[in-house]
Amino acid sequence: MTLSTSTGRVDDPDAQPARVDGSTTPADHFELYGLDYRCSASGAVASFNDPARAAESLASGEHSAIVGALAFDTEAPSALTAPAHIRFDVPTSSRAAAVANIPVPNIPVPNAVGSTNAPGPVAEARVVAAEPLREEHRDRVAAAVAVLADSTNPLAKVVLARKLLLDTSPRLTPESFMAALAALNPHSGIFRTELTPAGDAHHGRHLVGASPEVLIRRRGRQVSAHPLAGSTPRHHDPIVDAERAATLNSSAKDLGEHRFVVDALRSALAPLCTRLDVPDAPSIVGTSSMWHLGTPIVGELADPSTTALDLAIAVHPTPAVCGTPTAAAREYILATEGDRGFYGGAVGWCVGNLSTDERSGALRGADGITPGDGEWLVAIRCAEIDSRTGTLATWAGGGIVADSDPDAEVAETTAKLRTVLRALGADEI
Ligand SMILES: C=C(O[C@H]1C=CC=C(C(=O)O)[C@@H]1O)C(=O)O
Repeated sequence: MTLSTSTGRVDDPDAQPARVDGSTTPADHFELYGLDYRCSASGAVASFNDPARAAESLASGEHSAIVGALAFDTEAPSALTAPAHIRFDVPTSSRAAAVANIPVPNIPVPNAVGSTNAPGPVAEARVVAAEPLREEHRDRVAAAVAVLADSTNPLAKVVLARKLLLDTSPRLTPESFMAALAALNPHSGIFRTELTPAGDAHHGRHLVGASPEVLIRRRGRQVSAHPLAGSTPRHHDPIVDAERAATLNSSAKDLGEHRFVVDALRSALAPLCTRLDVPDAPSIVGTSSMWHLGTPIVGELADPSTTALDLAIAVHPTPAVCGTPTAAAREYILATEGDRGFYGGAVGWCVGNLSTDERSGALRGADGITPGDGEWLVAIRCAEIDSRTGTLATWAGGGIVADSDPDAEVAETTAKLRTVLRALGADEI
């Protein structure tokens, strides 16, 4: 069941070209739990730190699948591999049940705020540093608001983030951290991927997270995206919780902040699609910690040779993680925060040419996959973990516009950080 021969750099001396089956494989270095399937990949017949080069290797048939992560900064190295083995499975029953129960604002959410069936902490975790401290983040937001309110400055939106560093004991593994995130976040895409392909500085590091945001998904000719922007923290009291969602849904500030992301996706996808359906207004999307404004976008691909990876490269980074205009926002972020690593990047998979046999068995319980299909999540609500030391870095950010309130923005990042901190049983300092 060989899918391609490889001419790329061989990281795993025992690696064979990609297989889509259930046979015994080396340990998985990539896993993504979508809402209706699970993708796992192991072994690496080649690795790429340049996404364009990885996309070319799919287009040429050199490799039959690419998995991994794109960095936030498109100039920074990515961490992509052509795996030796890739598998697709149907979801576990608990995730399938959760999907059938997507919360609405006036229904108390099972397994969410105030969850009773959360697993215990996977390791003892302790926040050891905050970069910047909360007060400094507030000052950064206030400074950005002044820039955004200046009509002579082209910057209209910028996403500012803050980072926490944690120690764990006993040493946390990416697998156990991922399992804890999966148990607590039934409505998010859960992922882990090794970052070593990005270069020596990333050796032994993994990106693990529970993202509610689909950057891009391709199934056959159908392209979809589910951008999120505009947020408010959930509340354990269902009445207050519902009020917060309703307030968010009518907040001019948040609707404006959201529109930047939808407009950017429309501009990037319209030239690649024969049809693009973009609802006029967003709807409310719930995670275990947050309410967001989200817009489900669906289109039909003009050229079937455009892969999910091509699409991810075309749309990343959106104003959900960067800003508007993109180049000015990126520059502002790099000058303010420095390197963000893979936070704000994208994590996903993409397949190239699969034989008919391989395709029909690949996505059991779903519609089957076709050449070029894949899914990329926005890398938020995530942490980079050093598997050799068990130390972690996690980030949370928020979109800043001219009428943002700095205190509310700090509170928003505090709430967003809970996705990772709850899975670790840790508190912010
Ligand atoms: C940048 C993050 O969230 C994005 C996704 C949803 C809502 C967002 C917001 O309201 O600002 C952000 O655009 C993050 O979680 O770190």
